[in-house]
Amino acid sequence: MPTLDNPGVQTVIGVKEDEPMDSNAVFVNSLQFSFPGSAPFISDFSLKLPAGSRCLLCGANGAGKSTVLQLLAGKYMVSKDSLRILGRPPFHDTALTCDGELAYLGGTWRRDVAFAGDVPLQGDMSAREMIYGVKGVKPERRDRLVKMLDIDLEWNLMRTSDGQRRRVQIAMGLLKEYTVLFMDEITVDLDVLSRLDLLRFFKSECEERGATIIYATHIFDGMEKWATHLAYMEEGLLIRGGPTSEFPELEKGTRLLDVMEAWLRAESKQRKLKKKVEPGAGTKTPVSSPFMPSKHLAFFR
Ligand SMILES: Nc1ncnc2c1ncn2[C@@H]1O[C@H](COP(=O)(O)OP(=O)(O)OP(=O)(O)O)[C@@H](O)[C@H]1O
Repeated sequence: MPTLDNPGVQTVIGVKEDEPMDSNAVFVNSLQFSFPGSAPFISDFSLKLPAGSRCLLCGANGAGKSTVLQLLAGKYMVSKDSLRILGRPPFHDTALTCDGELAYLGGTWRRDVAFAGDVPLQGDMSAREMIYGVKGVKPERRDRLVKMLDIDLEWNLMRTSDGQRRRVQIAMGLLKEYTVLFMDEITVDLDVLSRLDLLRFFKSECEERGATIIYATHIFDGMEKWATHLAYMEEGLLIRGGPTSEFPELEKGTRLLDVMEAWLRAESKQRKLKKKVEPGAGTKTPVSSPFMPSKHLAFFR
């Protein structure tokens, strides 16, 4: 059980040998990944999330959150056995993303061309053209998103602020009723009301439709009650994870920001210690710690 006093201890929940891979919305089993020409980065990464979960993916800059989200979203080829989304391998089963069952909202965002999921957002277009250009969308869902994100359909995307363009990007990514959604920090540009409304919307998607969401973020304000699960990464490894109810400090009412600060400070201290003992230690080597077993499993119930 992870605690503030003993921050390296992880939740280890075994998976039964005969457990079917498709019984969870997200099932990752000992996932390995290296960038071409680089040392192994994601290592022994295991996680399972039941339908309806809202999991916060956390960790320091460079911990591997975006890489993991991209792997889960089928952007890189990995073994079919190590990764199943809705029981299907996301890289090999292209229908999963094409049909919109699996949605990915990444951080890519430029003024000339940006991306909403996999749909390029051209600069010189109105928000109306972009949003109404997506086919197969329920009109009431589209209207709800436009209203919630306070989008002016006449906005020209060349002449909007970063936050306004971001809102259009988010709306585009959410137009189709996904079953599983992976989001890389998408709320940084949003004002407080837009961010809170969006988080409330995501919560209702999970509670009313059984959608499953993994959200990588550094913004923890107000997230204590939002998340059902936490996953904390260090240098490509998932070292803490589980339902939020299994983290006693959150149950006691400690703010998530304070919990994160404690974990990040402990990690930073370990890294500095390791550098002192082994001056040549690279950043991609997992930090060794008496609290951190070599096999990093965090199977979520
Ligand atoms: N295409 C790539 N080729 C080689 N290394 C990469 C590539 N993309 C990312 N990396 C490396 O992988 C590591 C993890 O990056 P990643 O973007 O997944 O981290 P992150 O946890 O999302 O960080 P942040 O919080 O800063 O967004 C970093 O050390 C990064 O330099």
